[in-house]
Amino acid sequence: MKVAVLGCGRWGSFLAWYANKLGHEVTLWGREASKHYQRLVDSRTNDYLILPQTIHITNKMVEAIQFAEIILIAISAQELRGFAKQLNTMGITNKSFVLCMKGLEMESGERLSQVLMEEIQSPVNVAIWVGPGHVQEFVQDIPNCMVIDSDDMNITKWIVDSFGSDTIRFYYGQDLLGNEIGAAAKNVIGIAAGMLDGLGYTSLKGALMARGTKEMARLVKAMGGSELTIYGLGHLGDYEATVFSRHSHNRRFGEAFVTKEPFGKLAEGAATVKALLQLSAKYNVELPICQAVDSVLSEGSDPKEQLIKLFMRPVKVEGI
Ligand SMILES: NC(=O)C1=CN([C@@H]2O[C@H](COP(=O)(O)OP(=O)(O)OC[C@H]3O[C@@H](n4cnc5c(N)ncnc54)[C@H](OP(=O)(O)O)[C@@H]3O)[C@@H](O)[C@H]2O)C=CC1
Ligand SMILES: O=C(CO)COP(=O)(O)O
Repeated sequence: MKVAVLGCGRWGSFLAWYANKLGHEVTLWGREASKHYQRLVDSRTNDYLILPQTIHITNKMVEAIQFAEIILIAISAQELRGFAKQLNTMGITNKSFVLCMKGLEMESGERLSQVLMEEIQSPVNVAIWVGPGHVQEFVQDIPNCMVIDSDDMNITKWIVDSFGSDTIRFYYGQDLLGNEIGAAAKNVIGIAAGMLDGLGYTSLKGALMARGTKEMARLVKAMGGSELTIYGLGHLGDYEATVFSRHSHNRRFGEAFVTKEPFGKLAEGAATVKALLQLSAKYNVELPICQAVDSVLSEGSDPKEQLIKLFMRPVKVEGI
């Protein structure tokens, strides 16, 4: 299979490495001015892996797109709309795009598949690739389970057949909405987890898992998805890799935020929390953990006070 990967940061470089390992022909695209791109061109390495010479690296997006049958996208979620507009001029009719990103658009609250479909003017296939997995572990052959979802089971199955291996066991997603919301929202829960770590309250992460999933399940149900999706790989299944992992950028961002240390990596949850609060208002679903995270990040609220506020909420039956 001919595969293009657009975006050459941590995840994009891994996707290219992995697709190449499976025997696909791979072109990896990065922006010419990108430090990630330049480093890969100069040395074929980054902080995580070594790219074999058989992977073609280019800064010409049209070349990558015209070459490929399947196009994996791994850029920052908030950049997708502008990025998608550029694709229209590149001969994308009937190509298959797989969004390998975890976020919601901050301004609109929209899912990334919605954003892409709004901007693209040709018929294309769109799927998502979500679930737990860190580059640092995959490159050591430590396996994990992930999900492919789309509105078309034939496409879902084709992508799974193309990328499944003994390193990544894929499941067929059946709830695109639930998996997109869940995958994006786990990053917000990851930030909350990092805040707990930073405050010395790591033992509260069990409660965060139980109440975080409940909060997101309510939202997904109100939006028309299946609340059970939240308990699948895309959300709960990604907690170990986010809420507990030393590799998680979202968790580390949350921890650094409360300990007032610098952290320069992409933490998608910081923007996604705004989108979730829009959805909370639109669908009239309370999201108290998201509210608390946003209040700390955007309003300068004291994280301990926000936690106390969560504890002072009216007592409820656990299932609700
Ligand atoms: N298990 C999983 O499914 C994982 C998923 N992810 C997801 O992958 C996505 C990317 O994360 P990650 O790789 O860690 O982030 P990085 O910051 O490492 O990489 C992001 C890449 O996106 C590129 N980019 C940003 N904006 C644009 C734009 N407007 N046009 C073109 N390229 C752009 C950056 O370019 P430049 O090099 O110029 O800065 C960079 O190469 C996130 O949504 C994240 O949640 C991440 C890890 C694991
Ligand atoms: O999605 C991921 C693991 O599945 C990566 O999480 P972070 O972006 O928090 O590092």
